[in-house]
Amino acid sequence: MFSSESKNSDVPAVDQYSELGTSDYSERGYFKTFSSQLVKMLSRNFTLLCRYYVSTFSQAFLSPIAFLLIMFALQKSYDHINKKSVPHPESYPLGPLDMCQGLKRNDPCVNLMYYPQSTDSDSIMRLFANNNLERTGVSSSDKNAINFEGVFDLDVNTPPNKKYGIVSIPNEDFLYNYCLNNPNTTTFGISFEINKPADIYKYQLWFNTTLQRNDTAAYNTRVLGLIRGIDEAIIGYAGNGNAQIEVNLKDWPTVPPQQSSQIIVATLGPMFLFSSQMVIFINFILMLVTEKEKRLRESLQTAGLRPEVYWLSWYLAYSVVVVICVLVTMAMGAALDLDVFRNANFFALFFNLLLLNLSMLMVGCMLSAMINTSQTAVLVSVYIFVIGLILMGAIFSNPSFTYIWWDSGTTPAIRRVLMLLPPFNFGVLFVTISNLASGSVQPITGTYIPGIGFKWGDLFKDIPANYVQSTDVNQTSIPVPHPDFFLTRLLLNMLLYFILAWYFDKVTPNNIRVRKSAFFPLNPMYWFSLFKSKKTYQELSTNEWLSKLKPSIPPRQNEDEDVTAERSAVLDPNVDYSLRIVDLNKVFRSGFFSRKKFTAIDSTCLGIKEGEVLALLGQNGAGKSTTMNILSGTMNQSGGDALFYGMPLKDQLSVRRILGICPQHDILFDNLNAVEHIRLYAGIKGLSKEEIDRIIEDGLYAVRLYSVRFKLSKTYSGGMKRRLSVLIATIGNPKVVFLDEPTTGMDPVNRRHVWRYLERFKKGRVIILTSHSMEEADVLSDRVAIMAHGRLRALGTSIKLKSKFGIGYRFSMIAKDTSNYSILKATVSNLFPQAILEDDSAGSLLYNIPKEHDDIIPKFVSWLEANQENLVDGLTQEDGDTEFSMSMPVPYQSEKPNAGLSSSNGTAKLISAWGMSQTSLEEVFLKLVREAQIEYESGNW
Ligand SMILES: Nc1ncnc2c1ncn2[C@@H]1O[C@H](COP(=O)(O)OP(=O)(O)OP(=O)(O)O)[C@@H](O)[C@H]1O
Repeated sequence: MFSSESKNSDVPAVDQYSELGTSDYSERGYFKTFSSQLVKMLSRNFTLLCRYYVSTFSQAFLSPIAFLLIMFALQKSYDHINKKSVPHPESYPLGPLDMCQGLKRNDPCVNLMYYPQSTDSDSIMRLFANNNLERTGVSSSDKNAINFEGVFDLDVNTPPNKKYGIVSIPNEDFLYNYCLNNPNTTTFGISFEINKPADIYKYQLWFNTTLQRNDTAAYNTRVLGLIRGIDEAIIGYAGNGNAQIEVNLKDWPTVPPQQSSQIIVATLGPMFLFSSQMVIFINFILMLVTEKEKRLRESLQTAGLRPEVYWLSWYLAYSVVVVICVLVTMAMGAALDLDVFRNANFFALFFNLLLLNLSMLMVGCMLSAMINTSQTAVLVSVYIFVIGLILMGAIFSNPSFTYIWWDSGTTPAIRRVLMLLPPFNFGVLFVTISNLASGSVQPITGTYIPGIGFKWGDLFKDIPANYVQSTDVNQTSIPVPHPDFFLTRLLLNMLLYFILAWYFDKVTPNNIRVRKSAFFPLNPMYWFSLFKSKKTYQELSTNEWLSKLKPSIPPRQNEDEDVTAERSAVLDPNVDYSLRIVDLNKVFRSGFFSRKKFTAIDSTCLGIKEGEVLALLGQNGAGKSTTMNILSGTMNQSGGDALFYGMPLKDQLSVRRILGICPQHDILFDNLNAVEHIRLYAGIKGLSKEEIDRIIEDGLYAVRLYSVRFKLSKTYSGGMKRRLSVLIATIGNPKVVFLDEPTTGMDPVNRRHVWRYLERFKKGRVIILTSHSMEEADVLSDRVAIMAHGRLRALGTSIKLKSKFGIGYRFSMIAKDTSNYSILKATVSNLFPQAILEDDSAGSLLYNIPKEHDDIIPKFVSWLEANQENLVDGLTQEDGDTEFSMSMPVPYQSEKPNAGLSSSNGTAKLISAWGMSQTSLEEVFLKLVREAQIEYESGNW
C-alpha cells in the first residue's frame, strides 16, 4: 500500500490495480442493487447538502423563521391599531341609516332604538315608519325591519332573539349599555329632545361604524335617507312650517373584541407559509437541473445508476430538509404564540405543510424532467412561486373566496382544475384550520367569530356552517368537503406529478438517455419488456443479433480496402469481436422546424477484440464524440446498432454494467473529494468495501492523486480532474471502456503515468479512445481508425497506416554556408527527382522524399555524415538545433560514402546539421484529412 506519491514515484504493479473492483453486480438481485445504490446516493446527497450548508440552512431554518417573523410583526402592528379603544367618539353634524344586519346574515338584530318613550317621539317614529313603508315599497321582510314595534321587550343584557324594527327604549343609558353588552346587534339609535310649544325638535342619531357591511358609516346615503325620513316625520308631526330641526350624529361606543382575531395570520398566513416553504422547491429544481446540465446525472447513470434511485435519493434527501423546515415553522409559530399554531392540532397543521412541500417537490421533479438548463429552471421556478403567491393572495387572504368555489355560481370544472394545484388544496385546508383555531371575520357583517379550536377529529367532520364563509346570496350550493379531503388531494397531487415526472423524464430530449416516443405508454411492448427477463438480451448470439438487424451496407466508391474489409468482418459472426458496431448512422436536423439534415455519422462499421485499444482519430466535428455518445447510450442513433459482449445497444441497463466512460469534459462533483467520488461510483457499481478501499489506495496512487485525495474536486487543476475522470472510468472492472480525449490538459509526466496505467489496464477489455494527440494514439492503441466527415477514412495499425499512407521520409539539413545551397539542392534533386522541397528558409532545407527512393536512402545518409561538420552520432552536434535534432531520429547507420555522392568540393564540409525520419502518424492523419476535405468539397464524397 502507498501512503503518498512521494514515497514511490513508480506506478504499482499491474495486479495491484488492473482490476479496480471485480464484483459483478449484474449477478445481484434488483432490490440489492437498488438498496445499495440508494444508500450510496443518499450518502452523496447528504454530503452535498452539508457542503452547501448555507443554502441548506437557509431553506430549512432561515426561510420559515424569516417569513413567520414578518407575519408576526404585521400581526402585532395590526393588533396595535385594532385594539385601540374609542370610549368617547366625536359627534358630527349630520350622518347615516340602514336595515339591520346581525353578526351574520339573517341573524337577530335591532334596526332602530329611540327614546324617550313619549307621545311626541312615538308619533314621529310611527309617521316615519309609515312614510318609509309607502315610499320604498320594501319587501315584507324589510317591512318588519322598519315596522314600528313600540316598546323594546328585552333587558339590557339580552341579545336580540329576532329582527326588531323600530323600538322605543327607556333612556340613553339603556342604548349605551345595550350596545356595549351586545356589540354589533343594533344599527341605529335616536334620542329626541322635543320642545313642541317652541317648535324645537332636536335629535341625536347613533350609528354603528363597525358594522361596515350595513353601510352605516357617517355620510352614507342610508344615513342621509334616515335623516331625511326623520326630518319629514318631524315636519309632518309639527304640522306647520316653523319647526326647527337640529340633528347630531354619533358613533356607537366601540370596544376591543374580547378574543382578538389574528387577522393578519388568518388572511396572509397562507401566503407567508407558502413562501417560507417554497425556497426548498426552487432549490430542489435548481439542484436537479444543474446536475442534468453539467451532465452529472448522465455520468451517474452511465456508471449504472438506476434512474429511479437517482430520483428517489434526491427526493428523500430533500424530504428530510422539508421535515426540518416544517418542524421549525411549527416551533416558530408556537414560540410566537400565533393562535392558529396554538389552538390547532399539531399533526393537522404538520401534515398540511408537509404534504404541500412533498407535492411541490413532485412538481419540481416533473419540471426538472422537462427543463435542461439551470437558467430556465430559475425562470420557471420563480414563475411558479409568483403564481402560487398570487393564488394565495387572491384567494386565501379573503376568507369568503376560500369557499366560493363551492358556491352555486362556480363552474365545477374550475374547482377541479384548482384542486390539481397543491397550493390551492393547502390554502383551503389552512384557512379552515385557521378559522376554527383562531376565529374569523364574517365577510357580510365584518364581525369577528371566535375560534373553537381544531382537533385531529375535526379533519373528518363537516366544517361548522358559520365558519364556511361565502359571499354567495344563496349560501354554498354544495357542501364543502371535510378538511381531510384536502389532505387526500395533496396526496393525489403527489401521485399525479410523480406520473408526469416519470413520463416527461422519458420523452423529453436530454443528454441522459435515449428519449422515448411521446406515445410510449400506449405501446404494450413497453410494459411487456418491463417484466421480461433481461436474460434474453444477454444471451443473444452474434448470429441472432445480425439476423435481427439485417444490415444492408451498400458498397461505397473510393472506400479504403481496409475499411471495406472491416465491414465484411463485423458481419461475419466467426470473427471474434467483443464490440461490434454495424452500420451506425446519426443524422441531425439543422433546427427544430428545419427539414435540412446533417449526417454526423455515416454507416460506420467497426469491430474491436478483447484486449484491443482502438484509437479513433479525426478533426474537430468528424463524429468521434457522437459515436461515443451513441455507444454510451446518451444519444440515440438514426440507424444501425452495436453489440457489446452479446448485449445490444438498446439494452442499456445491461450494457452500462460493463461500461466505463471517461467523457470529453470532466463530469465531477465540485463539492466531493476524490475519495468520495470513488466511493460513490464504486458503490453504484456494487463493489465491496474492501474493493473500494483498494481503489482508493492503489487507483488514486496510480493516477497520482493519492496525496490530494481529501481535497474537493473543485480545487483540482485541469489535469488532476482528468486523471480522476480516467480513474472513475476504470472502476468496477468494466469490459468496455470509452475514453474521450483522456489526457487533454495533462503535463507530459502525468500523461505518461496515465498511459502506463491504461497500458496495463487494457488486458481483457475493449477500449475505444479518441485523441488529438497522435503520440498518444501511437503509444496506446493497437489499431487506429481515422474519421472524416462522419465516415471511416482509414483503419489499421499505426505502422500499417504509416507505410500505406506515409509519404516516405522527411529530410532536413542546415547548410554550413548559404553559398552551399545550390550544391545541396542539386545533389538532392539528382538523387531524388520526386523529392518536394517544403521549406527553404533561415539556412535550412526541408524535403519530403517519396517511398520510391527507399533503396538510395542508406547511401544518402552516409554522404550526409561525410559532409557534416562536428558529427556526433550522425544526429546531434555541439551547437546544433537541439529541438530540430531530437525530433528527427535517424533510422540509418552510417556507411562509407560512395563516389557518386562525393561532395563537389572534395573534403570540405557542406552541412552543419541534418535529420531524417519516417512519416509520422500525424502526417498520415493530415494527408488523409486533407484528401477527405477535397473529396467532400468537390462532391465526390
Ligand atoms: N446535438 C447536435 N445537434 C446537431 N449537430 C450536432 C449535435 N451534436 C454534434 N453535432 C454535429 O455533429 C458533428 C460531429 O460532432 P462530434 O462532437 O461528434 O465531433 P468530434 O469528432 O467529437 O469533434 P471534437 O474533436 O471537436 O470533439 C459536428 O458537425 C457537430 O456540429
